[in-house]
Amino acid sequence: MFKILTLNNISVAGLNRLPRDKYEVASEIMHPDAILLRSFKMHEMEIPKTLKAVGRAGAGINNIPVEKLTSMGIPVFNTPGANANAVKELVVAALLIASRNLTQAWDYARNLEGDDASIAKAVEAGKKKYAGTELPGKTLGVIGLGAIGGRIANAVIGLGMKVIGYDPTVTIQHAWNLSAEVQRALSFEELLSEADYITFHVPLIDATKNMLNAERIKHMKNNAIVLNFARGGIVDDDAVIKALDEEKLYAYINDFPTNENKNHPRVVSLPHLGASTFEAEENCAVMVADQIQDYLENGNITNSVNFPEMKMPRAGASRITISNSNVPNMVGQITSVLADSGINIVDMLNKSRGDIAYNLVDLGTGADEEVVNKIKQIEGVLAVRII
Ligand SMILES: NC(=O)c1ccc[n+]([C@@H]2O[C@H](COP(=O)([O-])OP(=O)(O)OC[C@H]3O[C@@H](n4cnc5c(N)ncnc54)[C@H](O)[C@@H]3O)[C@@H](O)[C@H]2O)c1
Ligand SMILES: O=C(O)[C@H](O)COP(=O)(O)O
Repeated sequence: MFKILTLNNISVAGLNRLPRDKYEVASEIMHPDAILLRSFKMHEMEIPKTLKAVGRAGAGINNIPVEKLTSMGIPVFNTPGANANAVKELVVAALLIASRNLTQAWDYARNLEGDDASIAKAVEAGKKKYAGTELPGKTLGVIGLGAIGGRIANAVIGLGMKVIGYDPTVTIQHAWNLSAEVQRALSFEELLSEADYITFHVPLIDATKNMLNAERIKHMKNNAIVLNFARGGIVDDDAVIKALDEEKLYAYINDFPTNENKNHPRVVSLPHLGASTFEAEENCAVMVADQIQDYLENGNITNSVNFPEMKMPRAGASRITISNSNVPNMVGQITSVLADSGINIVDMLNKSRGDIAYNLVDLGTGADEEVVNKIKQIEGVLAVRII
């Protein structure tokens, strides 16, 4: 029986992928084999000794101690693209909210007093304050052209906008999916100087912390609009609020409220709603549950953020999986232990990613704990399983 600890609410559609005769799934469980989570902050958590895998139902992994888990031989999975449409739709909404002054206008309307005739009069007198601008012909700068940024770029071209994108590490697959109309910025500053709106779709990592700061705001057009649906911390909120107060920037729409930003008259802060649609929650949960199941039962790895992609059809009587440091002579030492134990290798796959290497080894016979313990004793071996 595999034990799965959930640290956030995970869509039932995903949890139902894990058959209950083989999986015990609960939000409080001792000795879990795997953890499923969304934005729960795992950094302060003690990692259970039994843990074999972590599955993030979503994209961002800044809440997970990936480096520590890697050093323990534990793969971390996420669900690339599974919530991208949900974020895209919210960003399109945010472009319109900002351009048409919708929150301010709504606030004006809901505070009107008097009978309906005087409200109608006040409506016509007041509406000029909320006149906005239209999207066609304006330029959206998209920072990060991955699953979300790429979809946004393509969608707003359909709305008549021009798009300039900045992503020095874009994958070939994501580049293929981009409309040919997306202009490539050679630097972040070039994008800032051309865009009427900018939107961030990068992970929160050292290189993206305070990526938009006071110095860079100077490169922006007057009255530009900033959208941040990636992570708090990517935009320096102090600098943006100062620029709003000085009427350098026009509006700031984000998914990460703070005491400083949430009540500002030119800011709309939403409660981290980007991925909160029924469809996205279900997509993420199904994807992550399938990946965790295939890893626990077969050792296969799909969509890991720290381990190599690995899939091998089952052959032989049993399979062992081994995570080890990516240093010379590991495969030689592992196969020697198997040979010394009289165990025949039927099939084997070894791949590495950065400092980690991972092996799937199908054996002609069953392997016992003694063999596993001998492999564990090899210097550099991080985790071994028989499945
Ligand atoms: N608001 C929400 O609810 C919500 C939902 C999903 C994702 N997110 C956030 O959005 C981020 C992006 O998600 P995604 O699914 O598009 O991920 P993704 O991995 O598909 O795309 C990220 C892109 O950012 C690029 N990038 C990385 N560093 C960069 C830099 N310094 N400058 C420019 N580009 C850079 C990468 O090359 C990649 O193409 C996630 O990491 C997460 O933090 C937020
Ligand atoms: O990175 C993500 O996928 C989003 O920020 C969604 O987070 P959530 O699953 O906590 O809504």
